[in-house]
Amino acid sequence: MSAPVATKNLIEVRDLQVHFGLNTSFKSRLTGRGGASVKAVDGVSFDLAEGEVLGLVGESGSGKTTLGRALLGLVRPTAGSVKLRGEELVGQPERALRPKRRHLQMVFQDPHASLNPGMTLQTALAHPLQIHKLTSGNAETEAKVRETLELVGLYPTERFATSYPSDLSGGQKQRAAIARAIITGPDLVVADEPVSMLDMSVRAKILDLMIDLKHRIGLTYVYVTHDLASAKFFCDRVAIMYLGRIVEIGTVDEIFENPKHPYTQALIRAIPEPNPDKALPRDLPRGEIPDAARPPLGCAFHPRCPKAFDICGWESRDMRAILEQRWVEGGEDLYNAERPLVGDLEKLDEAGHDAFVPAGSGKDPGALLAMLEKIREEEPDEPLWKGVNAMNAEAHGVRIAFEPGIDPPLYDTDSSRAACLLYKPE
Ligand SMILES: Nc1ncnc2c1ncn2[C@@H]1O[C@H](COP(=O)(O)OP(=O)(O)OP(=O)(O)O)[C@@H](O)[C@H]1O
Repeated sequence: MSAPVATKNLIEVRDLQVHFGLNTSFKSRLTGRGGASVKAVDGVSFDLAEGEVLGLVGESGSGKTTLGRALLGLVRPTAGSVKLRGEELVGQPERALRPKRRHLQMVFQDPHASLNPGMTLQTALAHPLQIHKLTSGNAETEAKVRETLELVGLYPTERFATSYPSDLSGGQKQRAAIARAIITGPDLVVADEPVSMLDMSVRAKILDLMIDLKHRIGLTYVYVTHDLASAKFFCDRVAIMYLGRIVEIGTVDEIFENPKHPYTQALIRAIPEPNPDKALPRDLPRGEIPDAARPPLGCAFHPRCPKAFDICGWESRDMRAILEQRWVEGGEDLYNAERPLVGDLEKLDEAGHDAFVPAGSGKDPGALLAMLEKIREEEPDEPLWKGVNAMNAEAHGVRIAFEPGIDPPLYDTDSSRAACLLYKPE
């Protein structure tokens, strides 16, 4: 789908941050390790034109839902700006946000949980009209409910108006949830995985309905999903998220035809997986997403990146990951030969551009250095070695000095914008 001709921005987001404080123990506060937070959204900026559909795509925990909720004022941002038609929403008291809520609606993943089982659709849909005082009198409310049921394809409307959620199929429930979201005449709808709990057979129908509604009643969508294939079908533009940041943003054509960020490339390679929830990058050097409370230095993706190079942010923790991976893959003999030369691996967990690899008890740091040099020779393609400036034996271990890393902003490429140092201008 090609991008619509942009008219004007409905939403402007600048450097938005949502940090959640972690419950830290008294002891951890005493030892100076308290006050940790998860940077669920960590400096996100984008514009959304009227009538546009923007996909937020990324693995679990990348911050998609928190960003979507922050746009609607359902989560209080820590810092930054969200403007709706030029009007600042961040920092407004609830009293000022309330009248704006009818313009900002959300559709959730689980239609069953989002509908009250004890209410008929007539009652459930009338509720927001009454709260926002959008109709005068029962007859007008009832007519508006019927009109909306018709819009979402729930007809005969007389029958559906008196139905309870338990009378409906999954697809019909999601239609009812969409009806409730659109009945107040919103401008922006954040749809959070709206089809992922539905049968395959009805997913496309619900997305078709949402596209149809966009044209008929002028909606703008933010579509939150794990599933790049559905984003390709539904969106005009896509923002790929990783650990609270947008790492690439572009039109659907740019993202799918010419992905720039190594993370986007890995996500796209994973698309043929029939179960979209499992369609996550499998072919990366290291699989796991890092802890969002302790993001990697430099580019947050560098520990998993097959294309990482010297300035990507190598640090002490990466050395531990590489040693452990080598021993897991290399088998027992390799482990038995190499592991005793190294002391407590937890000492490598502190973030920092210098790594100090302690020698094993009674072991010679020179032997440890020789082992690390041997690993470097055997694994020349391991990107970490590109970032090693020096390795020297000291009294109790080996000190490794890494090239200082750079935390990349979104750079212009010849198509999309990508937060990757491969595109850093000279
Ligand atoms: N209320 C909260 N308190 C503390 N941490 C939170 C809270 N909500 C989200 N997080 C954390 O923020 C990060 C982003 O979560 P979020 O749900 O926004 O990601 P997501 O990409 O939508 O993931 P999923 O696809 O699994 O829903 C995660 O590390 C999550 O654990």
